[in-house]
Amino acid sequence: MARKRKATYVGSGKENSEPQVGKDISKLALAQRARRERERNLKQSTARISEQHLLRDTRAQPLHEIYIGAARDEHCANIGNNVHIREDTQRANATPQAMHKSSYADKGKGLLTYANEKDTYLAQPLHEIYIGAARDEHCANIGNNVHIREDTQRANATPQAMHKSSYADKGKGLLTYANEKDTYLAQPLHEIDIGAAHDEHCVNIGNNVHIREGKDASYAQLYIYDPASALEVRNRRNQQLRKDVLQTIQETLLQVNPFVDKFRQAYAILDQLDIAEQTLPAHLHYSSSTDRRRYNLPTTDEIAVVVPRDGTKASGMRDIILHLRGDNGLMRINECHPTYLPLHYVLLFPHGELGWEPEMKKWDVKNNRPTAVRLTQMEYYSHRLFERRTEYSTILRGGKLFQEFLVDAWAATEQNRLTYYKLNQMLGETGKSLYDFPPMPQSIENWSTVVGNRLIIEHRLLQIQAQQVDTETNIGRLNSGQRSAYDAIICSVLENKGTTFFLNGGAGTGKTFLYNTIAQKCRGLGHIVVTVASSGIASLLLEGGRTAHSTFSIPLDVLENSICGFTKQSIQAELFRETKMIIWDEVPMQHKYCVEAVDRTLRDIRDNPKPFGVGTNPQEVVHLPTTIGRCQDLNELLSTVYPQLGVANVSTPTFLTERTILSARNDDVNAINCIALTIFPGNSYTYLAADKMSEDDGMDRSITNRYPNEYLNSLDPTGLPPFKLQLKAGCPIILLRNIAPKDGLCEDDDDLFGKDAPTTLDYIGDCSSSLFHKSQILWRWSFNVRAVREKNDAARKMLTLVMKCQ
Ligand SMILES: Nc1ncnc2c1ncn2[C@@H]1O[C@H](COP(=O)(O)OP(=O)(O)OP(=O)(O)O)[C@@H](O)[C@H]1O
Repeated sequence: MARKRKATYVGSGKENSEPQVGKDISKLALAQRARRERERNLKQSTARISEQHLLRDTRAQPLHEIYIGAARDEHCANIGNNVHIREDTQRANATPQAMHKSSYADKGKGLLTYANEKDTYLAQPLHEIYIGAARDEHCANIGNNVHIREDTQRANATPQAMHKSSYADKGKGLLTYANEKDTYLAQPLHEIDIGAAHDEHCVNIGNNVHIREGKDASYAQLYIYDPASALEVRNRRNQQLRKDVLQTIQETLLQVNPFVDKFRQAYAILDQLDIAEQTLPAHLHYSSSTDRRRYNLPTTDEIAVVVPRDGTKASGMRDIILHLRGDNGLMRINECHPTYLPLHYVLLFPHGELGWEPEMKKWDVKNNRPTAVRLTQMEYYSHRLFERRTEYSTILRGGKLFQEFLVDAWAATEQNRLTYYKLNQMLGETGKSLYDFPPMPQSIENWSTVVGNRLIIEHRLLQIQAQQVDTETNIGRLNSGQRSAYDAIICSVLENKGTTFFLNGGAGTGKTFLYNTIAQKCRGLGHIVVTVASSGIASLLLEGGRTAHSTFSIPLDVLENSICGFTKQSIQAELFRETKMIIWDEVPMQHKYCVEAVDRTLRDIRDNPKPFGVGTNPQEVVHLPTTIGRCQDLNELLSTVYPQLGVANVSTPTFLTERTILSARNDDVNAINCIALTIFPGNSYTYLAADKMSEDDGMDRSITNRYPNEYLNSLDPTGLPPFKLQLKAGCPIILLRNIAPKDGLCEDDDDLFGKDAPTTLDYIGDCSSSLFHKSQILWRWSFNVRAVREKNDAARKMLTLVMKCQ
């Protein structure tokens, strides 16, 4: 709360009884005194109109507070002295009604005639609004000046008075001003910044509180001027308007509009700070929890709160922030801000009645208390537009301004509705919806029926982007390997072949570049291309890329028979039915169950039993030979694939390399090789590996002795052949690794490949067409090659054999 010791009362009836404290507030006191003088004069000249039905209207206003911040604490302390609570008995008589009456009675033309013109003051916002920013360190420790009062006096001020004044006194209706461009009334009351980076609810009032040197005052600046000067400026800028009408409007607004007072007061306070070059945030604070029926807006001399912080942080409340200086451009105020309506349509809400905000609740008339049901924006505007005999509606008498109000109300409501759906959509991408947040209002409409499938719409946007990119240039940059892959894939896509490609290549060889080029090309042709990757980082490199788990809703605990987490009727299913191509980067990193789950789901939703549910060109279908049949056992399989394998002159290298038996598991390969070797002609030779622990110099033998050879022989490491290898002369082998490349492929051909030597093998043909599985051929060697070479002749021989075979 304000410190009593320094409180300065400048409100009516008390200003003379309390001492003025502190010379740095003298400007403010003088300004306030001058204003009260004007109010008193106006009161005497204005008819007193007290209409009880308007009392209800004005009392329904919520509390408005102003927070004015300062860059340093000492400034904040001074601001605190200027906070006042008083009974405002003077403002009550100054009403928009008086202004209207004056116009009617004295000018002979109705107010509404002004509405027929373009670019009128009435059709323009009272101020403009833009975005500012502030820092937390500003405004520290200012905040002990919160005041709330019951304002029972304002009720007498009515918009009718303003209307009547305009009609009666001015001979011309107020609305004729609408004819003019660039009128005073076309200027907003002030400029407001919206703190975009911080909080959409924060609205900063811009840097026009201070008048720049060499420039005419505008916006709020006119209200911090001396009224006579302000009137001159307005008249000069809007010479087509009648000065007496301008004066009536100005005087009335000065009396009844709470925002005028706030900006003038803010100006006075900021002026005292004498730190004009700094950005000083202050914000007009609105608390949605305040009971509107109990508290009114603070009146002329009140500044409810001097901000204890800069107000740029979201606090679930809606703020307006003042800046002393700033380079912010003009922007629109958020329509959800409760001050939007009174600041934009000043004459429709001359008392600064707050507009709609999301926390508004319906009123329980019977029990005279708010209900838990939210008041929608549409309901609020419907209520406002409804004609009531007991109320004087400034809105319905607004002429063209009324029309603008209607359009604005519709646009704001529609925009909010779209924002609501957008929020729901964003939640949908994370697998949630507004239904997961019960306090949020729930959607009653089916968004998909309104705008269509949002996933497909996203892809349409990607198509538009792709059409704007020079795809042909990228295609021209493809190297030969990329180009051949590109041609094959694009050909398959365009001809609806439904081929599954597996693109392999080393790191940085341009796979992602190729994917993006292909995606661009297809999207440019109007096709939907779904790009996914196994990892989030890889997905970022793909245009329009997402993770496979997110796109296909693959279960986290994927099992052998898992399916993806969307139904046949879902928007994902609709997207995949429309999809022309799926690019899945880093697919080997994914568990095979993931790929199988996607395959299974796509077959289901596309009603196509082909892999991934892709329709296949009939010519591309591989027809199995009709003679193919099931073998009863392995012997039958071998005799079918390798007839007469045991006949020496039949099992030639050509015969063996022309056929093969494929198997997925090494165990099966070993079993097939064992049986085939027994059938194969010739003597069988067994080679044992010389497994031994490393015995480097200096190594403790007690450690190596812990691993006997029997244990090493029982090991079956991946990528190494078994301990025991059986071969026959003439059987095919494949060379996998040369562990002595400087010795070449074979060091001792005669020794190794001589037909009669028990430790030699014939080298047969092509590695790629081997009867034997590669793991059978790459023999294991000693764990200590040096030791084997030097100390064990037999092992050395076998090791050499392996080396020669590689
Ligand atoms: N044909 C090309 N013309 C121009 N730049 C290319 C071409 N191919 C690849 N690049 C560039 O080379 C770099 C590596 O390519 P890219 O990222 O596509 O390789 P990658 O095979 O996907 O790599 P990784 O296996 O690490 O994912 C990128 O900067 C890419 O733009």
